[in-house]
Amino acid sequence: MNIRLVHEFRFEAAHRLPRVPPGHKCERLHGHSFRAEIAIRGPVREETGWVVDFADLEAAWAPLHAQLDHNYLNEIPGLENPTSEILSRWIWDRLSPALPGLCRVTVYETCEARCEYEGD
Ligand SMILES: Nc1nc2c(c(=O)[nH]1)N=C([C@H](O)[C@H](O)COP(=O)(O)OP(=O)(O)OP(=O)(O)O)CN2
Ligand SMILES: [Zn+2]
Repeated sequence: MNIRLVHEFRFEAAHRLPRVPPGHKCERLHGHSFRAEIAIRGPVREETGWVVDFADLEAAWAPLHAQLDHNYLNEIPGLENPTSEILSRWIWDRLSPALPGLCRVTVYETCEARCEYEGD
């Protein structure tokens, strides 16, 4: 039986988007309560009854939280232009070595808008 396991993480951060057209509101410094959903796909293990311990996802996320939370994203290497698209790939690149079966990273900047990255 294959299952998709999803864990949500939250962080508060400031950013600005330096490449938007002149006059765009997102050129100005502002902040979001970001949400990141991490999805893992894999078989449910006979011995444990789970795909992976949620605690393993939390452990993999912890160093990213330390980098992102209450920080200015534009100052983080790789996030000089911190759109949701670039942030989702940035998260993927850092989680995928530790999380076999990682199949989707979803970043919500707001309640209405999200970006889904599946690693291509
Ligand atoms: N494709 C993308 N478009 C936008 C991104 C992005 O990362 N990728 N980011 C932004 C801004 O960061 C902005 O803060 C979010 O904008 P918006 O969705 O307009 O959010 P608001 O809460 O300000 O929406 P209102 O409906 O205007 O209240 C913009 N676009
Ligand atoms: Zn924004």
